[in-house]
Amino acid sequence: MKKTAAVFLTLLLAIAGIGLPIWLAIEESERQAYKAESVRALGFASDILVRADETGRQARGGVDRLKALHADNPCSPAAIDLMREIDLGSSYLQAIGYIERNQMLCSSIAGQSRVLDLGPPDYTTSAGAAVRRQVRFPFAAQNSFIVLEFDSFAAIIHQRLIVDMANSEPDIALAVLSLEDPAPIIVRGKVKPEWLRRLGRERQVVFVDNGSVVAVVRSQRFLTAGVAAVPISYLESRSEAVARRLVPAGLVAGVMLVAAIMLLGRQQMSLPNAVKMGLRRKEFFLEYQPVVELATGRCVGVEALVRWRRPTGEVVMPDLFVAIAEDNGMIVRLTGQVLEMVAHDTRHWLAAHPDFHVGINVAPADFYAGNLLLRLQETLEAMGAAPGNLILEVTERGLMDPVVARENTANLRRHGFALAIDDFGTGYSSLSYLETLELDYLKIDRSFIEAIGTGAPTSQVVQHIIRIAKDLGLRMIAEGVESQAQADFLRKHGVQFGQGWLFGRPVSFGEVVRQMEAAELAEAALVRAAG
Ligand SMILES: Nc1nc2c(ncn2[C@@H]2O[C@@H]3COP(=O)(O)O[C@H]4[C@@H](O)[C@H](n5cnc6c(=O)[nH]c(N)nc65)O[C@@H]4COP(=O)(O)O[C@H]3[C@H]2O)c(=O)[nH]1
Repeated sequence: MKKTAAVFLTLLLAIAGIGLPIWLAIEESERQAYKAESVRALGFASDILVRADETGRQARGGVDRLKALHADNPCSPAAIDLMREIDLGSSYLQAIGYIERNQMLCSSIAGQSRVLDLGPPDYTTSAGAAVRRQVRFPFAAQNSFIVLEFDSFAAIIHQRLIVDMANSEPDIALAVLSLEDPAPIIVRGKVKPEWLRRLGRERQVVFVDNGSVVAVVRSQRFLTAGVAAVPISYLESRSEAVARRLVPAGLVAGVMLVAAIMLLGRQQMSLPNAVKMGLRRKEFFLEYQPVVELATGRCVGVEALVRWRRPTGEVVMPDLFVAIAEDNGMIVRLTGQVLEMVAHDTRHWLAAHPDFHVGINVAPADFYAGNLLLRLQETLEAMGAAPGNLILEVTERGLMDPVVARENTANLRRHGFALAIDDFGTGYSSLSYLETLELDYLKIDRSFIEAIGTGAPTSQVVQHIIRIAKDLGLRMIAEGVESQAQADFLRKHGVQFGQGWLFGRPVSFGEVVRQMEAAELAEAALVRAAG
């Protein structure tokens, strides 16, 4: 990637990385604020409804008592006494009275002394209650009352009593609406009757309209609904308060996210540099994986596998850095260090075990570098070993140029080194091409071993590879043998050597030696016991 593109991308990431958490924080604060105001509005609407329902219940109960006892003489002193008793015993009724032809003939307040003209009802409910919404009485002219009339008896209710709540927030609108008549029965502030339509068949509903968070709750008892409308300015100030808490957290999260992305990016971008530093500081080390003879289970050699211990202590596997070393012209230097380490680790053992072999991965670049033979001879000299002790593992990629491949393989073999074709079957080499090369071993790739006995389409391939190796006169080393069944299959089909977790994981050379010595001791003990 070009530098300007990388800078642009980083900038874009930084903006997105910081902007996104802030935007999410603002969204979240708005959501939380809306939720809180919805709950508040629902609370107000439900409270009003509880009061309105209780008022209706008290009115109905009082009227029923009067009707039962004094229907024949509704304005008698005994009836008026009962009216006063009902009045005093109720929490929401201001007075009880008796009405005929829109005139209140007597009441708990005025007794029989005054006849009061009420005018016709505003509407009559389906349950038969005549409702007068705004009645003024001469004895309380400054107040407006609701008069609920059932069968000529009436309950008088103070307008403000039901909506007497949230007095410190007078801009919150409150109302009791009838589902049978558009005008509000009781109202404080601005309430739209059409809000009832939003209720549909629901028990309650919350929405935003006309700059308010509106809650409408249906009565379970009467054909009425409680309504509360909280101005949106409350929501905004609440959302600001939440945002003041969340946005700094979002900002911190964003900065951390961007820092993490940039750190990761820097690590990724500078990985070739880190490999270079690693080579300079000699941070690479080897592990060795045993190669066993399948017929006897004896360890006949090892494959050297390189690892990278970063200054942080993290151990990086070759799949992550070999390709980087190859792409950045450092692989020859890495192979050089591998050869030095092999010489150092195996020197004493090889001197005493001339048949033992060490497999070394040779990259295509090593193969084409021209001085591979010289470097290998120097290694052998340092080890005090024979060329046959080393098996050079070359991938199909390393053999792609037929002229160089033929020349190099022949030359190396002439000097006594053994050659293996690694990961066979994963590249494109043709059988006829391989026939022209001088090789000793064919390493069967782990992917084909894995497939043995699975019934997968690739499970048959291993047998073709074995046939090819036999036709070419090559000895075989199966890679990635993990189960005894795989080992048995391979041995039965004539594969001589195996390598994999069944026989041993990659470990230090010292550990391999310790394992081999332990196996030798166990074998000797068995022989002694048998003899
Ligand atoms: N799942 C499974 N895996 C098993 C089993 N037995 C062995 N393996 C793994 O299979 C890989 C075998 O090495 P490879 O095919 O040469 O594949 C090697 C080789 O191509 C490359 N490599 C390793 N060391 C060097 C080196 O010194 N130079 C170069 N150029 N390449 C190297 O890196 C590749 C990966 O090496 P590792 O990660 O060490 O992975 C190793 C080994 O740990 C098993 O039973 N099951």
